[in-house]
Amino acid sequence: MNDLARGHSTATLSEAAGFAIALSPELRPLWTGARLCGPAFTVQGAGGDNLALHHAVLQAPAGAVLVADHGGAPFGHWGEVLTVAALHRGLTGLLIDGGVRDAAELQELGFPVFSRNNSILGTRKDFQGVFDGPVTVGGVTIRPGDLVVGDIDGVVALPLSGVHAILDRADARVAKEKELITLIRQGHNTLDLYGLGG
Ligand SMILES: O=C([O-])CC(=O)C(=O)O
Ligand SMILES: [Mg+2]
Repeated sequence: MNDLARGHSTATLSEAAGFAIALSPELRPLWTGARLCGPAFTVQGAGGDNLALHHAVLQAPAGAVLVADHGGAPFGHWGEVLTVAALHRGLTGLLIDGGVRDAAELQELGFPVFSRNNSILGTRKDFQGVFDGPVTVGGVTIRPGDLVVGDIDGVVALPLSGVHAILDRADARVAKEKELITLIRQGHNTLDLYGLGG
């Protein structure tokens, strides 16, 4: 699998970063098993209006994850139609501070979407949107090209300049935890292993 985050979990990446890269835990996968991983194409939209997303699908490069700020608004800014359009353009997922709909269809299509809420309500189509600038999603500022990763635990955004160092530390962390788990299975306890004993 060509996973730009080397398959690491969001929890491992968050620990490996050593600084705050975790979005609010209120940003959740729309369907169980979704994994988001790709460079951000940023979208400043408006709450309750999804014209920006219709444009973004056409402007974003193949491979990109759309990262959209819609002010957290509980509307169905995205659904099956936009998902089919996004798949046709080779986009790899959506992260949106706002609502989406058609969860069952998106799961069937295998398109990963992480959102603040799941809402049936339809949207206006008036605001064209602003692209390729910093956006705030789940309380974190995300810039174009940042590596966005989402899984069952939540979402992290790795600043582009720090990606390699974070992934190398994540590799080391996973190797260390594998060793610890082997020792625990042999009967060692976590207080001793972590040096937490009195
Ligand atoms: O109203 C929209 O454009 C969003 C939507 O329902 C879809 O993508 O299926
Ligand atoms: Mg629809």
